[in-house]
Amino acid sequence: MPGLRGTFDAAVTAHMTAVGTINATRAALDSAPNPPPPPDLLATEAALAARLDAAASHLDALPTVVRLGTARLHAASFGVYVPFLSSAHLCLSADAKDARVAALIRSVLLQAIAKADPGTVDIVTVDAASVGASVAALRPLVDAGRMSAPATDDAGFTAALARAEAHVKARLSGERGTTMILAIASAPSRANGVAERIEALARSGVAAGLHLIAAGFSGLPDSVDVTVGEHMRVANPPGAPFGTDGGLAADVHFDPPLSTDYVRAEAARLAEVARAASVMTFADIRPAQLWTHDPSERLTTVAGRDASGTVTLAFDDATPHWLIGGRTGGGKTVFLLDILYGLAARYSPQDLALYLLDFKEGVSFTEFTPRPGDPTFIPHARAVGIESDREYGVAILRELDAEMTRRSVAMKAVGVARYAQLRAERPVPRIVCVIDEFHVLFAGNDGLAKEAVSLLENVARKGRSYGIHLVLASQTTSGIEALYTKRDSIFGQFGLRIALPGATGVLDTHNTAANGLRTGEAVVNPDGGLSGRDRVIRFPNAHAEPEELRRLRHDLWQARGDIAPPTVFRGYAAVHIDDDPAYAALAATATPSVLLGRYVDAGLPTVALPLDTRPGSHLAIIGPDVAGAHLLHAAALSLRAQVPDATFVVAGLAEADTVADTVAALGSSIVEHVDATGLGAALTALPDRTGPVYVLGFGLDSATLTRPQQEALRAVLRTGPASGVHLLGWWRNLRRHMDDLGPGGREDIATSIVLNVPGHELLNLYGQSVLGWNPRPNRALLIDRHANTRRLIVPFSRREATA
Ligand SMILES: Nc1ncnc2c1ncn2[C@@H]1O[C@H](COP(=O)(O)OP(=O)(O)OP(=O)(O)O)[C@@H](O)[C@H]1O
Repeated sequence: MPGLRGTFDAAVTAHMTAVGTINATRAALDSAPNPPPPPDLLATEAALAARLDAAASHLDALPTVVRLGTARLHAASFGVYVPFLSSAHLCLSADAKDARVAALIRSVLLQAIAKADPGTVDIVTVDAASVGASVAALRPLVDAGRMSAPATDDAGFTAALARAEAHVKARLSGERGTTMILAIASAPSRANGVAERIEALARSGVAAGLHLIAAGFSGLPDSVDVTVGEHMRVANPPGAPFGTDGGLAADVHFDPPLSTDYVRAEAARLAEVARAASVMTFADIRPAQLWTHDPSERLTTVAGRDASGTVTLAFDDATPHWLIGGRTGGGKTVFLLDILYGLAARYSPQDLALYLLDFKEGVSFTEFTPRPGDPTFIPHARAVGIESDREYGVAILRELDAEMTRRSVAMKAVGVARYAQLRAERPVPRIVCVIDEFHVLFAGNDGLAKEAVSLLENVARKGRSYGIHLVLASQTTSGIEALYTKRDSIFGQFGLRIALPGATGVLDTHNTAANGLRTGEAVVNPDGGLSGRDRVIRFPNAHAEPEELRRLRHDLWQARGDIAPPTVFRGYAAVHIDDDPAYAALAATATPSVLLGRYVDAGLPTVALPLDTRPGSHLAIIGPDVAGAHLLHAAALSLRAQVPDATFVVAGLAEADTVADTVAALGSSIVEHVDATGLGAALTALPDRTGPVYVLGFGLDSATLTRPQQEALRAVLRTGPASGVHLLGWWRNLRRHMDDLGPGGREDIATSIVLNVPGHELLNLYGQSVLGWNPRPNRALLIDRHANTRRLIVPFSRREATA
């Protein structure tokens, strides 16, 4: 900027000429035999002082100088400015125990920040003598991430020096970044080579964007040296000599101290200016062109901005997995949206696949799925879990684990060892799996938590080689019982730490960088959370720009080609058979299956239970939940679609509405409708019938059966399937169910669905493996004796009942 430079040079020349003349005048005055000085010399002095003040008004506007105080002459005075940012350090012979020095340091810091471009200066402070009080009024700058909390002891001092040294090293190695001021208001001690370290910092600092304010020091390289006595004496600063005799010949008086209120208000204003300078909008996240990035070596996206510019984060060998923390309302959802949209805009769905799991109540990831009235979705999303069950989370982890195995086999087949090499052979996407509120997945100490931990450990350890990355986000990473012994081995793999307001356990315990963060700010640390590599960023508020977000989602969707929407698991939502593609695809067949719901598993497969001639080919539904009636309704609909000539015997002993609906739906299929007492007779007649016959028992615990009729029921269970007769029964009462099965009848029903009966009550019937079953709304446990499995399902519910 030649204009600014010219002004500066002119001002400095004017200043120096004037000072030189004053020094000469001074010498003449001193050598004059009889003070007071002659009036013409006083007039000269006054005229020069006026010129100096005129020059000072220019200097005041320059970013590279700061005001020290006022030089007083015999009858006039002028402001004294010394070089600072970009060309010199400032040494003060007394430290901040002298209140005038403390005030001067505050003033110099405010001036430096106010004059520099917003957000381009960071301050590190040390103040042992008053435990930080000297700079306490500058606190708003700490909250804005522009100033460190003052170091007040040896350890803090050493850390501050290390930070300054890291800054110098980074800048000397060519990194761009902010200017740093290391303000030592009062040093705790100078033992252990501290003095040498400070001297070394002074020597290289100016060239590396580091400037010292060293109170209690003198004679450091490249410094304006101020000797503090009754007033100040300023020695020659580098490059701007005050005359030829080693300094400004006039005493410099301290300016009156700025009031604490003023300092605080000015610091708050400057903090706000710095914040505003580092704001980025959601629109800035979008690259000029969609899907042009190459994922071979890494995935990158912009996350936000700090004072030195845009901050880019990566999934790569150094930071394969990310750990994010922040209290509820701290901006986690928004941050994740920024990142995921940023990635989805940079990489095509062939290069990036997203698995998104959320364990809390909320809508975090609905953005990525089609919604009522809006068919758009993010084509990278393969599976989205909203209010997921732990079982679903584990299923997704299993899926990732299996994918690692597939990739490992593929890599062996083509003789390569790295993901980037495999990509050269075949198009495999990198995978990013985000698990929000992941602590829920590991809650408790049951088999599921153990499996989750071991899968997580495996993916965390090996994922980087296969292009599979995890993002774990949580309000808390502590107190997860199942992780106690694995914490380090798992989280050690999470190199990138992101701390949002209120984060605990994400940064190292001694790292206080996240204290005082505000909404919309985050500390990003690529060093596992260790102090020293923190950047405080501001990230865009995706929610504040719904139109921009909608446009990006729409553009991504438009470009999707033939990619199908993701499978979406909405933990809270009822599922209906008439929305199910498997139901729509049913056709007449000799080997029918009843459709009962969706497995809580990757891909959310439809539960299809074959009814064939094998022994045990019946269904028992157990528990008082009305879901039992809805399941029988779904079974009836699916059978009617496959077996047009079937006979249905409907025992409507409970849930009259659902029974009526079922009978109506069966329509022209031959239906016998029986009541509590009629069921016995119907059962007795069944052995003479040939199938296909389906007995739908709504509330079988209410059936009035004589002993022979109960025997007839057992006979149907034992031999029915061979002749095409199947019982699908809902018992609200477990004891009655066991009674109806009779001794030795347990194996006669191969498939059971347990509703709201806890696992420990089922021990006698199904053994230890059901112990972990905890009933919950809208879920059931499917026990299949043929396949020897126990699986969580979301049972179909009848639409009318939930409307
Ligand atoms: N970058 C930002 N700038 C300004 N405001 C923001 C920013 N990010 C988030 N917010 C605001 O903070 C609030 C909480 O954000 P968000 O929903 O992301 O929090 P969260 O941590 O996911 O909370 P919860 O866990 O309760 O869902 C929102 O109202 C949002 O507008």
